[in-house]
Amino acid sequence: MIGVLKKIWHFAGEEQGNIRKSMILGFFYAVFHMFQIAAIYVVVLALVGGSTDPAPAWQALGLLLASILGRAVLNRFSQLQQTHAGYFMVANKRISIGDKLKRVPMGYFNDQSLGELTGITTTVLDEVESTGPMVLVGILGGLINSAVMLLCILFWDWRIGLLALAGMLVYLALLSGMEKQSAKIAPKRQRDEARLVEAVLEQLQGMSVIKSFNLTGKGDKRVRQALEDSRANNLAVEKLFTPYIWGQEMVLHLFSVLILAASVGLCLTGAMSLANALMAVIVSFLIFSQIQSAGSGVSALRLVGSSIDHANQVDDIPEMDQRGTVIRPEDHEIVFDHVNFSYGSRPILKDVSLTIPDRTTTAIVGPSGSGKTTLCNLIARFWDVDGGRVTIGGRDVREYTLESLMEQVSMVFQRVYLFADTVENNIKFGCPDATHEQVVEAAKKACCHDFISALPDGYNTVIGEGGATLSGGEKQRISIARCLLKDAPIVIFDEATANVDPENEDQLQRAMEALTREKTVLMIAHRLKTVRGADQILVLDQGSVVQKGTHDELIQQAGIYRDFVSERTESSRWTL
Ligand SMILES: Nc1ncnc2c1ncn2[C@@H]1O[C@H](COP(=O)(O)OP(=O)(O)OP(=O)(O)O)[C@@H](O)[C@H]1O
Repeated sequence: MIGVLKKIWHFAGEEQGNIRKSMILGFFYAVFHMFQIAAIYVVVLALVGGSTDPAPAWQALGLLLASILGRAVLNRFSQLQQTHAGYFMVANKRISIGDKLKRVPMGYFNDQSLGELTGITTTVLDEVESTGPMVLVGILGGLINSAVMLLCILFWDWRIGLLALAGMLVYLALLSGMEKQSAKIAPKRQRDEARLVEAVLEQLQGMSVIKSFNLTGKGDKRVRQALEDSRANNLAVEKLFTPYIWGQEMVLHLFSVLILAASVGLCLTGAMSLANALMAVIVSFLIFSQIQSAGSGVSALRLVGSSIDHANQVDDIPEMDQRGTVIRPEDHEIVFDHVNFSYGSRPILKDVSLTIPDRTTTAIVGPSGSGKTTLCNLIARFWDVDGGRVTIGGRDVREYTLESLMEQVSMVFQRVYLFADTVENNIKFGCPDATHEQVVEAAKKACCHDFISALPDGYNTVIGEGGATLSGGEKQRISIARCLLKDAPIVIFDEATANVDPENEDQLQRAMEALTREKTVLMIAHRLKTVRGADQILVLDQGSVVQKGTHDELIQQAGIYRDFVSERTESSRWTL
């Protein structure tokens, strides 16, 4: 139990101060709670002494009022500190996860890790936020306050004190048993909750496929199973805890009755004054309130502990080596020098050597799965090579800081991601200090100014999340405008394969020309027009460069390129 408490304390980080404050406030809360006992004591003493003086009644009233007011104020501030601590300790963790993910290779990100990360940043951390500080303050505060109360009672009457101590020890023994049981079940409950989030996320992401195959109602099998597991787990937790909670209640009631019986017995035998006996009877109902507050925290302790363990798993994701220096190369020639690369144990690029000269355009063509995207991603160091090296301007990409490397490279992906923000902010994404005029200029060059101006709020129109309110061609031109504004010397372009209507295609072509002018360009090309215009064409097959040259050179040779050209000519009837 101490280990888990330490874990929560450590997780609280900078918020430890607020938790400490909340505990101190909780201590004074317990002191004000004891004012009630003092008030009763004053009245009992007066009654037993047969006094008719109203002063004790006023004193008791004063003590009761102070107790009520003091507790109300302290409780409010203690809760505020806890809420503040819970919110910020989790917010700090969420920010640190975001920072960590920027240093993780792109290979980590797949549907499974997305579900896992969503689960961690939502439900798992929500649990820590709502219960972490409460559990810590409840348990530690409850134990400290019980110890103080017990000491006071021992000094007041050691016999009643010993009975209270025995009651607390039996209660703590039961609590420890429950805590051990909870340790067994908590990690499984945690995993099942995360699995539920993953299943729901997958369901939402795949909704269009589910609908198109008319599987609504059937496609949610995994969600139903996850819901069922979650239900079964929560029920198991309740079943497991119920006997312990019942046992704990019984123990406290039993010892309250024992204290009551002992004080009556001691009074009858003359070993205790009537006033003290009456007090002991009353105290027997209040004595265990603080230890109960500690106990209620213990049932959630392991769940919070395993939530923290789960969230901390993000720290173990391997990072890319970050010991780079800021490099701004003179030229931007890209060289692959005997590069080998695998996804896990599956080799993808095999001994690839090539040169993309400064300020030239290189087109990569090749069958699906041949490694074109992988090759491009190695330049931006989305992954590290397994063998050989990739250099920009003569320097290994691993020598660059991630920031200085990304300053050199702009990437236009086939699947453009736009944020749920204004069009202007989406264009300014890589260049937040750009003026409105610069944004408009970039948009004009990328042939998107006209359609942006026609949107309801022009450049201030908020794009639906993922760019859902724009067409594919529009989204791609906005991403080109984004890159134009960034003005990086290297442009990597994954040409859209989807059919683009002739007007759109023309505009895209012009936007691309504006983006790639005077740049070192590497383009995954699907259209013959683009390929033909390249200074160099690389043909990739099964992870190796099998042909290299200009269009006129390669068209003369039998091979993949000539097949590619004739396929494209036939299917699209484009003239070369
Ligand atoms: N993140 C990944 N993890 C594991 N394997 C991957 C990953 N990304 C791609 N692959 C595999 O690596 C191989 C090369 O993929 P890559 O995307 O580089 O090919 P490509 O030539 O760009 O294909 P396409 O033209 O279809 O986009 C494929 O077999 C693919 O399944």
